[in-house]
Amino acid sequence: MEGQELPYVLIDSIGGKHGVYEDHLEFLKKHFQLITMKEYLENKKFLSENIRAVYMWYHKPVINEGLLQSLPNLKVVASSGVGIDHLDLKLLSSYGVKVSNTPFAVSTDTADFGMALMLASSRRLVEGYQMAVSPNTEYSPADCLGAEVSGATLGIVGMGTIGYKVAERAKAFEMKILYHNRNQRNKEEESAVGAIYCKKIDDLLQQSDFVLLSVSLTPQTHKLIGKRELELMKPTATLINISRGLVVDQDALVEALQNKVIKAAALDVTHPEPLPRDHPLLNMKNVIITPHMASATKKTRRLMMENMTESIEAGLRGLPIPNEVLL
Ligand SMILES: O=CC(=O)O
Repeated sequence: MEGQELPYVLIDSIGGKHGVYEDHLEFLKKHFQLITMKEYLENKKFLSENIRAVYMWYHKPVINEGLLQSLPNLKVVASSGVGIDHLDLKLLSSYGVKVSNTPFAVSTDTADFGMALMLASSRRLVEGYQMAVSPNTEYSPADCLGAEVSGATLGIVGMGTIGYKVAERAKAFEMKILYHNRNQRNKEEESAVGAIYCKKIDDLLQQSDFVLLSVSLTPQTHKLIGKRELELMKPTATLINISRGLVVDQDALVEALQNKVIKAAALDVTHPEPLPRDHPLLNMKNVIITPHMASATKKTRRLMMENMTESIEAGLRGLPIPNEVLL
């Protein structure tokens, strides 16, 4: 956009735990006039007419009808990451606002992290670490016997871009790979990784040693894994969730873990995030929890930022928007 006034783009804030990263600012400021929510609220009269895009970094700023009404020239919302369950697409579309996300930027890291959770859980990495650093040195690997990942059966629920990358990695671990997709079977991808399609999720649940969730959260996948599904899993199986906490009925999961209906869980996502400090999932030896960090690498975050910039610029020029999320 050289030679022109840079477009006004709303962001939540800069720095801190939830703001736009400080080391992304130099790049962003070459493309946009960034306006924080605080600046917007202080100078609403002038800025509301001028803001043309929202750069939504990790779900912030929150976009509701009030905000949409106050931004009459808003054209694009670029959302970081792949999940768009925090956005009301119908509402945005009724205001003529287009939406983009960054699915390709996050897929490799998220798949790597799915493998990391599977390995850490099955090989009891956290327990082993705690043992190794504990004041009591009377420990032995015999107290940390795990289960093998290599050669085990992995069931991938939701073989989209991330699920497929998990399958590629699992192939290198010589795993037997099953997958279930609600709508779409992809025969080409399936044969490239040697995955077996399960039309019924029940078949996958019954056969897998590891069930990995990589579906988007939609009304159809809300609490997709509940009591019934957990009971179908093997008592030796582990549930790995790298999608959204609400894909699992969390109370049913707690019960299943307490009653040894399944062996373990490794969760990068929960509901809510973070969990209240007295939540039972935080005190179970057979549960690993991480703070929704599957795509958290410097390189990916930078790529996300660049992808979001491209989407906003294309949208403001009236060009096809890379990674546009269609209704
Ligand atoms: O959860 C992370 C994402 O949606 O990319």
